[in-house]
Amino acid sequence: MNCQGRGNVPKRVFLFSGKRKCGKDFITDILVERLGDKAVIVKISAPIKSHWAKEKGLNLDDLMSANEYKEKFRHEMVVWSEAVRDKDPGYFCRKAVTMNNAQDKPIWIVSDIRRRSDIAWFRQEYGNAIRTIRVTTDDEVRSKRGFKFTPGVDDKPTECDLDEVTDWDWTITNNGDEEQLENSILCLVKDVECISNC
Ligand SMILES: Nc1ncnc2c1ncn2[C@@H]1O[C@H](COP(=O)(O)OP(=O)(O)OP(=O)(O)O)[C@@H](O)[C@H]1O
Repeated sequence: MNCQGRGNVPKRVFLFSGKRKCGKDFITDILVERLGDKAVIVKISAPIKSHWAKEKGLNLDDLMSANEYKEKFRHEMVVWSEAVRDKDPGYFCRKAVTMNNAQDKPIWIVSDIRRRSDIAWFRQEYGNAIRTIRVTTDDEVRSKRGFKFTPGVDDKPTECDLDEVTDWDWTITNNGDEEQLENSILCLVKDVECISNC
């Protein structure tokens, strides 16, 4: 199978978004495993956290993982990254693509889209390859997964900018129903099979 685009342009770019603890990492980890070698996860937070880890002498793996450690620094990181984004909306998107060596793979899974400007940047760069996915999870379930409303984080644009967007290509409900999630993941796998076979 050859589904690499010309000049290392990706064939498909899945843009995942959703509120904190909705399960973006959980779902994108499953998807990348299903898709195998041809897919790569791109995290916009990676260049932000890498910069922050160096700056503060922190452990990058801990900062990237889904544990409480990252919550301690979230607010400060948000403030700094927003200032950078204001000057250059595509800055972290570009860095994230190169940092993850995404150019080598035809299918990209961006696991942490937070801003309309992130979506606009990917659309501008990769046009028809873009598909947007919103993960929705009930507040009660998110709380059980560790979500606690944090003023200054959860009421700011990094967490709310996409709340008003409705024209997602797919919406995935992730309240813990395994069969429902499996069906959603299958849709995305089939989409990739379809473009790969074209
Ligand atoms: N369908 C599911 N079944 C079981 N556990 C789940 C499911 N979805 C998510 N989780 C668990 O809930 C927690 C939060 O999920 P995850 O880290 O993927 O959320 P997130 O949206 O990436 O969060 P954040 O925005 O804070 O990075 C994790 O411990 C994850 O394993």
